[in-house]
Amino acid sequence: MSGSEPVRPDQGLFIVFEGGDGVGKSTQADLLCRWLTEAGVECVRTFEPGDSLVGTKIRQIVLDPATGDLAPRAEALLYAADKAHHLYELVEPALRRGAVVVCDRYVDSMLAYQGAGRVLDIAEVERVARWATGDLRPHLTVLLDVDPSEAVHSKVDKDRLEAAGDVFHQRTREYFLQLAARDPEHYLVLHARDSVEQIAAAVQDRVHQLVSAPPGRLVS
Ligand SMILES: Nc1ncnc2c1ncn2[C@@H]1O[C@H](COP(=O)(O)OP(=O)(O)OP(=O)(O)O)[C@@H](O)[C@H]1O
Ligand SMILES: Cc1cn([C@H]2C[C@H](O)[C@@H](COP(=O)(O)O)O2)c(=O)[nH]c1=O
Repeated sequence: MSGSEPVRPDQGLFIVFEGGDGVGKSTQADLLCRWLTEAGVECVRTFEPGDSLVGTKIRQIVLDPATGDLAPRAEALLYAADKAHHLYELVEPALRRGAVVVCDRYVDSMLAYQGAGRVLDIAEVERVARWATGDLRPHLTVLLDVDPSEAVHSKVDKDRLEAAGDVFHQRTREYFLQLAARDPEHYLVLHARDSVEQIAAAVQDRVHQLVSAPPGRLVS
C-alpha cells in the first residue's frame, strides 16, 4: 500500500495523551503501551514533537531557549511540519498494519499552545494542523488535567515553551478542557495528581472498551 493512501477509520487504534507540561503524560503512555504489549497487542509508543530524524531537528529549534523569540506563526508551522512528517513516517504506517499507536501530544497541543497560548486565531491554527495531519483524528484522547502551578513550576531547567509564563499555561489548560468538553465521546479527562496507578487503571478501562477480545485484533 502506498504511503499516500489515507488511513481508514477501521485500521488500528490511535490514542493520544494530552495536557500541560509535566502532568504525567509520558508515564501513562508508557504504562498503557506496556499493558497492551503484555496483552499481545502491537503498540507503537511515540511522541510529538520529535519522534523522527526531521522531528528531532524541529524539536531542537522550538524548545531550545537559545532559539529565543520566534514569530508565533513560524512556531506553529514548525510544529505542523513535525506532525506531517511524523504521521507520514511512523503513525500512518503503524495504523495501516493494525497497531495501536499511543502518542504523547498531537493536534490539541498545537491548538492549546500555538492557538490559545500564543493568541493566534485558533480556527486558522486548526486549519493548518488539520491540513498537516490529513485530518487524522485520535479514537481517544486522554487529557491529564491539573493546575499548571503543580507541574510546570516544579521543573528547574525550563524549555522555551515551559518558560512561556503562568498566564500562557493557564490559557492552554483552559483550552484543553474546552476541547474535551465539546467531544466527550472521544475524550477521557483525568485528574493528573491522582495516583499513577489510579490513572493507569482508568485509562485501561476506557481503552479496553476499544480493543476487541482476541489479542492483536482491534475494533474502532
Ligand atoms: N500521577 C502522578 N502524580 C505525581 N507525580 C507524577 C504522576 N505521574 C507522573 N508523575 C511524575 O511527574 C514527573 C513528570 O512526569 P512525566 O514525564 O510522565 O510527565 P509529562 O507530562 O510527560 O512531562 P513533559 O510534558 O515534560 O514531557 C515525573 O517525575 C513523574 O514521575
Ligand atoms: C506537539 C506540540 C507540543 N507543543 C509544546 C508542548 C511542550 O511544551 C513542548 C513539548 O515538550 P514535551 O516535553 O515533549 O511535552 O512543545 C506545542 O507547543 N505544540 C505542539 O503541537
